Amino acid sequence: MMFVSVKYALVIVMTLILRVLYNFIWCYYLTPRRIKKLMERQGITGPNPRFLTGNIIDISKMVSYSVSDHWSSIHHNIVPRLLPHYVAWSKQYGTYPGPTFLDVRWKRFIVWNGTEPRLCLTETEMIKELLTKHNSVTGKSWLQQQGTKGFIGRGLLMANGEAWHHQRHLAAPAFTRDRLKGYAKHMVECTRVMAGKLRKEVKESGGDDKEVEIGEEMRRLTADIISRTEFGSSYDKGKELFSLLTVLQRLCAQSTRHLCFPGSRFLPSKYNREIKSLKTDVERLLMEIIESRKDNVEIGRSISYGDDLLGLLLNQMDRSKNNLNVQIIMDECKTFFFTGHETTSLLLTWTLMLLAHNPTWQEKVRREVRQVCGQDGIPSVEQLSSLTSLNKVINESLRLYPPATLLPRMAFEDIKLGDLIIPKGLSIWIPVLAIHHSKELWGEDATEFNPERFSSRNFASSRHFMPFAAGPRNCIGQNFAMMEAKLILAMLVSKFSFTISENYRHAPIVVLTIKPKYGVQLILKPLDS
Ligand code: HEM
Repeated sequence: MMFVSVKYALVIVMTLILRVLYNFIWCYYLTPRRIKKLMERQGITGPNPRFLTGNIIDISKMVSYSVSDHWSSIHHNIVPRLLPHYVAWSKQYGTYPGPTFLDVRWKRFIVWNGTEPRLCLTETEMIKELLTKHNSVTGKSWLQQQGTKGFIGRGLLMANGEAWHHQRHLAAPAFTRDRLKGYAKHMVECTRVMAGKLRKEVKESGGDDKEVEIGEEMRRLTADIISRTEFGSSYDKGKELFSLLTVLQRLCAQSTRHLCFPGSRFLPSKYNREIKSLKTDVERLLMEIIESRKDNVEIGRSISYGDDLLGLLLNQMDRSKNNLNVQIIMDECKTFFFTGHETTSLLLTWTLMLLAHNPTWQEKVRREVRQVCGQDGIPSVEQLSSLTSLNKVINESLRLYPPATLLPRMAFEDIKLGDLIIPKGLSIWIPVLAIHHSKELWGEDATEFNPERFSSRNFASSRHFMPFAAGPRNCIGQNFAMMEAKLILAMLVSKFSFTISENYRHAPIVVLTIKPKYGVQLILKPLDS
């Protein structure tokens, strides 16, 4: 009897081991191999992947070499510096001649992020089709979700399918025109405080101008704004949360290196332990905020959960008669911090650098702001659409330095895209930065600062310009970000003049987003002192 049950136990254990082994081989060998063969048959190849790490090591070596130093002058030809692998491999593998002599397939090649194959695609007509027509059968890959799991979890940015649809529907009311108007007062107030502080610092320095690292100032300002708009009534706790989230975000940016080996997320490594401990602290703080709002409603002290972003999400959840899924709300709060804070701060930092480097445009924008908004330079929401030069400058900044350099989409079904069959399981990577700098699309001056190119309305909305992605899954906070950027820049440009400090070293790098490696040092001079 005893012998029989041991035998059964052994059979069960063996079956389980075989099953795990089969899944492992299926996921990490058979599926990628099948995709590779299918793409090769369509004429698309790429650099040879290494076992388990794919091309990650090659990419990281090329990038570390190209960004190892700063440039001696300011220019914007940043693709060879930030995407050297794209430049090399699109030349080497991307110009496969199509079925006819004239039909040349440009810049398509496959790279391997560990065991995940990724098709690099730059043809904007096909990209548009992918992001609009195929939105429901594409989404974020498992590897991407794992990389950000400890940080933003199942929030909107990483959700797929029905869950994404539901969450997008819940979050949309937080970004209506009326809501945005409500956030504008926080944006103006925070900028006024920051401008006052900068003015005081210049005065205390004893001179009539002062060097400021504007990147740090913009980071603080946008963190302040998102804290107020997201957690308005719990602002102090919001601030504490942000410092923890910043560290968590930095750690998650290194996930490709730490999680490319199968099963590495289960290991008790220092990396995994740090993420777990920070995540626990962040969620404890968020939980305290949420619980206190729920208590206030339950005991009748408030009639709603509040009119900041968190309050709106809680109200929406309540109204949709869904069980209040607190984990989703927490993931959404973290998502809004991640997506809404750093991107905007970088947009502001690069735009101020560009304005400081191009005094003619700086003066043009200043004149326009004073003409439209008066001497104090504080625009009303209604006046923002009249700031056309400022709008062109912001667009040109988003074109040259798009905070999100890559757009990833994985196919969950086989898709017919243009002349290609995209097999289920293949990720498509859209190199936004390379598209924004393409001379074929933008002309010979593609790498130069020329806001006038956005004079024609069609150009601004052209399919070659995608800083906020496109289609139903575009950036939900696009209008929030543009309003914030215009308000802040209009206020700063009318209160200070900016020049580039001799200490500034032009060295863009990519750590999830495009950042200035050594910050942006500007000389600030208050204008009416
Ligand atoms: C200059 C500023 C910004 C830029 C350049 C930007 C860019 C983008 C891009 C490219 C995406 C698509 C990402 C992808 O699908 O992989 C995206 C998505 C998203 N953005 Fe933004 N964003 C900015 C500001 C904001 C702000 C201020 C918020 C919120 C307050 C926000 C919230 C989101 C969210 C929640 C998503 C996910 C949408 C979805 O998947 O349905 N973003 N953003």
